[in-house]
Amino acid sequence: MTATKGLEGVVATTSTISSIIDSVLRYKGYNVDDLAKQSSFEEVVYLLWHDKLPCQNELDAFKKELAENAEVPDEVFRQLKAFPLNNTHPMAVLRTAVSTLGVYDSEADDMNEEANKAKALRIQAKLPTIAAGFARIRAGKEPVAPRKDLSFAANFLYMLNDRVPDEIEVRAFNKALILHADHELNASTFTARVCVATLSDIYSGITAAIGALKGPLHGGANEQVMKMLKEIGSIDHVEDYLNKKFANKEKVMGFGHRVYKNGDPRAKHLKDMSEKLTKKIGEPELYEMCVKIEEMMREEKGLLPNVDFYSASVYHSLGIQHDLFTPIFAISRASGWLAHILEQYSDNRLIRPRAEYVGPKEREYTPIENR
Ligand SMILES: CC(=O)SCCNC(=O)CCNC(=O)[C@H](O)C(C)(C)COP(=O)(O)OP(=O)(O)OC[C@H]1O[C@@H](n2cnc3c(N)ncnc32)[C@H](O)[C@@H]1OP(=O)(O)O
Ligand SMILES: O=C([O-])CC(=O)C(=O)O
Repeated sequence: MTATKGLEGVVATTSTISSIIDSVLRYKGYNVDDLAKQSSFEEVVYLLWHDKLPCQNELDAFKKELAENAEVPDEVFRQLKAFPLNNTHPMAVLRTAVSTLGVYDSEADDMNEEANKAKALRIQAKLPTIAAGFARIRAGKEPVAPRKDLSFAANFLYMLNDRVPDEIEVRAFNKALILHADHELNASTFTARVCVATLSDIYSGITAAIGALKGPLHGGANEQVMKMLKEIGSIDHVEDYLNKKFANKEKVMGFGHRVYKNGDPRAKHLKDMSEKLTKKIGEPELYEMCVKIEEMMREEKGLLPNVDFYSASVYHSLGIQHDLFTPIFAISRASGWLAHILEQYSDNRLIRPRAEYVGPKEREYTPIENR
């Protein structure tokens, strides 16, 4: 038995949800480029969960169901209000709140397929309400109740800012949600599948996945990108900053990918949005800095931006606080996690690989008085 560090190249399951072949990302066979340009996030979630794009009636009914399930039990917000508000990361809050949702769901342990599908919808619907609600609570404000007449993307921005967003903001946010929705067997999705393959409940699976997404090598990178851009401060400082990083052999967040070696197909959409939105808010230099970083990373390291690099300046331009970037990723990726969890349940086998033992060989036990 020989271990492969980080399981690189190991094929751990079959799946019908998304594919990455020759650097083309497809959800259920549809190119993500087409979905990003033409569809809504709700359509994409429907696709991931139902194997087909919805017709208008199906989409209307699905949107209605999501909107009707967006409110969260009072107990959840009561718990959030009791957290240390100034130094709790919103990803920790989201992770804990999903676990709490499970406590208040009387069907949490019902493993019937229909019950699990209904829970998937409830979780997807409630995540934005929790993330936006926490952002308001820590600012000393009351959460804004979700509206039934707004799209999923618009509703999140509305609950966050207590203002109905404009069309440009909604379109950009909707596209970002689509681009992050699923990505084959990434670390957090794998985590979710490992968890539920023990036949644990769906809330445990999503709680575990949020924990895995939080790390800076995965979803947490988008917040770190913004931190880096703030630290650099101006385009004139990019060169010095990166040269120091290279000299210290430090990683630059938002670059590199385990699967894409010739570029992440989602990055071009986010780059385009970043250019437009940074101009809209009067901060074009932020985009110019990103382009300069991209050029240097390509020349010096041969590394290209991943989905987290340009999404940072996109979310910043939408007025979103920087530590909410990864929770937003979680809200979108939950659609993929839930699709994978349902797929895992449908043909389950415990996931239990082996470890290559490299510790000490056989040793004689020494009684404590002789050590
Ligand atoms: C949604 C997502 O999860 S996308 C990824 C988000 N994460 C980031 O942006 C964090 C920065 N990037 C990284 O850490 C990595 O590229 C990962 C985690 C995404 C992929 O990791 P792996 O496939 O394990 O590659 P690994 O970390 O082994 O890197 C291979 C080599 O490239 C270098 N490298 C990889 N990414 C970077 C980077 N962002 N900056 C500088 N060097 C890098 C490594 O230092 C390593 O060099 P070495 O062989 O000289 O030691
Ligand atoms: O697939 C991965 O390794 C990381 C990920 O989640 C993504 O790129 O969306």
